Amino acid sequence: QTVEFRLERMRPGLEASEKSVLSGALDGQFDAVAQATLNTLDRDTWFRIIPSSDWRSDSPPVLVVQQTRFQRFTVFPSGGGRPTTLSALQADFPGGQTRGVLIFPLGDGFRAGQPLYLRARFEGSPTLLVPRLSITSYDDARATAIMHVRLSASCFAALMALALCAMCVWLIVRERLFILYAFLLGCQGLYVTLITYDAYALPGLGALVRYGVRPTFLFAVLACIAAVSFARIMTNADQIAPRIAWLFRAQQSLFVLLLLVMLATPYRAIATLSAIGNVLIMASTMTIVAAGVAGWRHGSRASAFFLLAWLVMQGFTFARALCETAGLQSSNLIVYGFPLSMVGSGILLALGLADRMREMRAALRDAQARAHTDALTGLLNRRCILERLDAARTQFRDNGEPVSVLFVDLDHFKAINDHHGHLAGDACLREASRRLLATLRHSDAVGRYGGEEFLVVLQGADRTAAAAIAEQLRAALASAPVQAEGAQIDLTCSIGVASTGSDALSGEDLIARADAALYAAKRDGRNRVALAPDSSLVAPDPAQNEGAHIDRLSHPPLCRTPR
Ligand SMILES: Nc1nc2c(ncn2[C@@H]2O[C@H](COP(=O)(O)OP(=O)(O)OP(=O)(O)O)[C@@H](O)[C@H]2O)c(=O)[nH]1
Repeated sequence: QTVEFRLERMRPGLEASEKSVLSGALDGQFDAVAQATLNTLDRDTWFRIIPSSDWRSDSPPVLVVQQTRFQRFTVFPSGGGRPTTLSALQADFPGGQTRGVLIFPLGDGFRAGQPLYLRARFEGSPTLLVPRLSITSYDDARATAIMHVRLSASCFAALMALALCAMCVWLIVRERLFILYAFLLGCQGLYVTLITYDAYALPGLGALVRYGVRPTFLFAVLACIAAVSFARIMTNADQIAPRIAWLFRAQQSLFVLLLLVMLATPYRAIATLSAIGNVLIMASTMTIVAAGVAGWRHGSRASAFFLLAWLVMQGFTFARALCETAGLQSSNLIVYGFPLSMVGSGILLALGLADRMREMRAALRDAQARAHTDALTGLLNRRCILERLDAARTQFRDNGEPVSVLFVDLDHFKAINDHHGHLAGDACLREASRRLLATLRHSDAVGRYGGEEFLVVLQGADRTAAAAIAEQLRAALASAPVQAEGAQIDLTCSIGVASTGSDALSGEDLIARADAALYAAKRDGRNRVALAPDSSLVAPDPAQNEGAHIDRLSHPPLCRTPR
């Protein structure tokens, strides 16, 4: 059973003794007031509560007070029953109850119109948040209290679990965002249980009661500092929106300043600082939303997740801060929606974090690919093709699989550059690479060795097979003119071939032999393939191989002179 009642409040500024109020002598000094419009309370406020119907339930009636903040309440039941005093922050709070829902027994019952009195006193600074009162049965009040504890405990547990997971990930990957996330959710978890007062029932946290409201503000401001840093990194504000990043830095400094002032300020001034903190939270919310939108418009999906998460949570934070600043009473939805929204946004943030990791991994893959390839042609770069040659040489050593190296050099490339320009030269290099790749098998490796020189590593190809492939490559390059910069450019190349014989040549020896063969091909008129002698028959000194030992494979017509 819940009973409607008329709420009256004693006019401010009256000094009244307990005896005179309870005797009813000052009843004329009370004015009716609506709960929803109750604003800032005085340091010592008397209320007169007049039930509009008799109490009929078997369960005894109680007065329930929620959202109490720093007030100490004393309830004087009608008919002179024993008064009860409770404060959510009292050190000796009775066991088996939650500080979030204060329950005051009202004796065995009451009749309609029989008043009871409630006195609210502040121990610290006055508050803007006013208590919510209701008269109900003890059973219903217990049910409300259990719901309160369940909600706040599950929000705390969920936030702490997310924070713990992020911390574990951070221990492995050492990515700053994870530790910021863990810190943010840890602070939010503690803040949520502090505002619902259930933190004091947790092992080790009971002692915080001694510091009054300070720990609540401390964790709120720490969470704000973490949130602003997290937002800056997550939305990549430093790169995409330097002005927003600057605003984040300024807000971060202001939060740190607020924290320091708060720790050093006397208790009474904390309400003012809390109001300043609320204004700062609203400003940072707007900045965070602006950064999220900017990141999102830059195509970052992580920023979109982040924006969504923040809108959910900050929507409630904003509403709560607005209610407090305007002295409005927060509804049940705002009170309990707030911790729940923190959990929801924690999950969305985790998704955003995962997406951010995906973006970073893609960027890493891209960087790795760029580290392995030549930027102009997309072929393997020099370091990489030499590594492939090493790997092929190991295969040769281990299983005797032959390895051949083709040294490909474009003919008269300087003349192409001089006649058609550097851009046309680049286009020829790209087209030559494309033709090489198109002619080779997937298992063959081709890389850009230097300016207009390419190295092909053929694993499993002996001297004869390599010579045939080299001839195919030569023919492919010369097959059709290259269209570049509005000109048709005839392209030819010379190729030197060196293969492993029965003895194990080093990679450098193979390249040196292929280079020597290439030199011979150039000297013999270009646009041709020349083979280095069988390594088992000749000393691996290229100078000695010059001339007589080089096998001329074919003598196609001399290259067409580039236009
Ligand atoms: N366009 C362009 N030219 C390049 C690049 N790298 C090197 N070169 C040019 O390639 C030319 C190579 O010239 P040379 O070494 O004299 O060789 P060549 O003119 O091809 O003569 P032969 O090899 O004897 O047939 C030089 O003019 C370099 O400037 C590049 O990335 N792009």
